[in-house]
Amino acid sequence: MAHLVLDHVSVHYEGQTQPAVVQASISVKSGDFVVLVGRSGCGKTTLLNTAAGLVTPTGGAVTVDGRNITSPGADRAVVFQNDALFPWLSVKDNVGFALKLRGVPQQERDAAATRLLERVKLDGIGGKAIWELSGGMRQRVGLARALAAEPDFLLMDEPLGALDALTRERMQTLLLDIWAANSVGVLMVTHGIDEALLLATRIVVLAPGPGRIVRQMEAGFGRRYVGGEPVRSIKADPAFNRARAELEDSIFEGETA
Ligand SMILES: Nc1ncnc2c1ncn2[C@@H]1O[C@H](COP(=O)(O)OP(=O)(O)OP(=O)(O)O)[C@@H](O)[C@H]1O
Repeated sequence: MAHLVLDHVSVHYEGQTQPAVVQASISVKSGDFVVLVGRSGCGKTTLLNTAAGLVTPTGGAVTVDGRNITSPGADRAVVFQNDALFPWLSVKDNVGFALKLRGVPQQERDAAATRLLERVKLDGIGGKAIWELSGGMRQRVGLARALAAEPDFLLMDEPLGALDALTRERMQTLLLDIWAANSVGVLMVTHGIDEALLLATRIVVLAPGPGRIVRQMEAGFGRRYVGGEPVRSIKADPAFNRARAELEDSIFEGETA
């Protein structure tokens, strides 16, 4: 079991009058699905980038299994809102890119890409060009590429933010399927309150000015989906509505504008 820890992390960007994040502590273990929510500018992306090793904290520390994190690593795959695929490579070469960097031969890379594309329900499209794909398909190729490195953690910044509502709902269950099948730890940023509730095992609520954690809330709706309950029935449960109201209160508490 791998363990990613943000321990009292503060980030103060150069030239800014106030810190972006103050003293944020978050724990993500294999099998956790931790979702960051909060109003614009509360430091969600900053925390995700710190966990990725892309931003260096000015206070506190990020560790994986006790080791200090100071740079990106294959143990923490990052998925951004815009898929960031390489348009000049085919789908399968995009998926196999991390393996190419490790010197894995073409035939093995292709076999791995086929397996990974099946996992994101895109069988048989390995030979296509990126421009032939819809937004939802691209995001799934991005996920397959992230999984190719067999990371312990998936770090995702608004991964479904650019998708239309219907595709987004389908992708939410796909994310749960992938999370359950790969026993990874997930840290994800979203602006979607229902999305956070449906996916998370824990929701971390941040508030701005300066960015800080105001609440950590356990949730179990995603586990119910993985256990076989349809999303429609989960969302129809009065407990889901109660949790949504509670979460909204936490997010908008103290808001003056
Ligand atoms: N590279 C940077 N340099 C300077 N300031 C930054 C940088 N990145 C973010 N900030 C500032 O840090 C604060 C937190 O930004 P961040 O993007 O982490 O928040 P967020 O919660 O992800 O916002 P949003 O929901 O709007 O995406 C903001 O005040 C932002 O202007």
